[in-house]
Amino acid sequence: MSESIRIGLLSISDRASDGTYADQGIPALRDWLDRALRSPWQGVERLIPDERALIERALIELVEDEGCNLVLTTGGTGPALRDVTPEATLAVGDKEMPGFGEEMRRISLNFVPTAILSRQVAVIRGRALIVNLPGQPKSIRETLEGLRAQDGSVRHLGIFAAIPYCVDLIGGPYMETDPAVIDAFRPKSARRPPSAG
Ligand SMILES: Nc1ncnc2c1ncn2[C@@H]1O[C@H](COP(=O)(O)OP(=O)(O)OP(=O)(O)O)[C@@H](O)[C@H]1O
Ligand SMILES: Nc1nc2c(c(=O)[nH]1)N[C@H]1C(S)=C(S)[C@@H](COP(=O)(O)O)O[C@H]1N2
Repeated sequence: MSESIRIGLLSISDRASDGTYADQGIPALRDWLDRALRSPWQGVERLIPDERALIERALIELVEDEGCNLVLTTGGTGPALRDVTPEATLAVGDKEMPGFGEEMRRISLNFVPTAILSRQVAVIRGRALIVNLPGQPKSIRETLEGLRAQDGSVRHLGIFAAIPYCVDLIGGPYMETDPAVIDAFRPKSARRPPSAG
């Protein structure tokens, strides 16, 4: 049985956090991870407005106090004046991982021409990977899982395929995915036999 991973689910939205609309970010993250992960995980949730200091504090707490090895944020990546999630994420990171943002924008162009407006970034902080996703709730599945053809075959692989191996490399728990949802890739030397059940 794999060790459980703690995953931070951070929704950043002025209007969801003040109750103007119900937050759909955290439920969308949770639903997708429930479908995608075969190994045990625990979500640690936070809903906050688009305030840089609050975003930095939440990210630091999720990693340092809550022991998350992975944090997924949603919202605040666009060009609007209040969109500051990438700045806050870069400020708390030890290393930038530019491949995630580059690939998410490429994936998202399959869905919307405005994908280039998302400034999303990913960073490593200690033993945690922090990844920004856009705020549209549907973009969570689109970027994590990618795009399928009508027959269900994968046309553009989602970025989650690279996340379990990245978490291995920073010393986090070994994560297993359901290949029917997302086929996580690891080099042969890093693979373990699938755990039963
Ligand atoms: N947490 C959320 N829950 C539900 N819908 C959301 C959420 N965040 C964004 N959306 C939807 O996606 C759209 C684009 O997201 P974006 O992050 O640009 O929102 P925004 O215009 O900055 O507003 P806010 O920060 O108040 O959500 C929003 O207008 C809203 O319809
Ligand atoms: N996959 C996907 N990516 C997407 C979108 C989307 O609907 N699906 N919306 C885009 C739009 S319209 C914007 S403005 C940017 C930034 O969104 P954010 O400010 O909500 O993070 O994400 C972009 N990326």
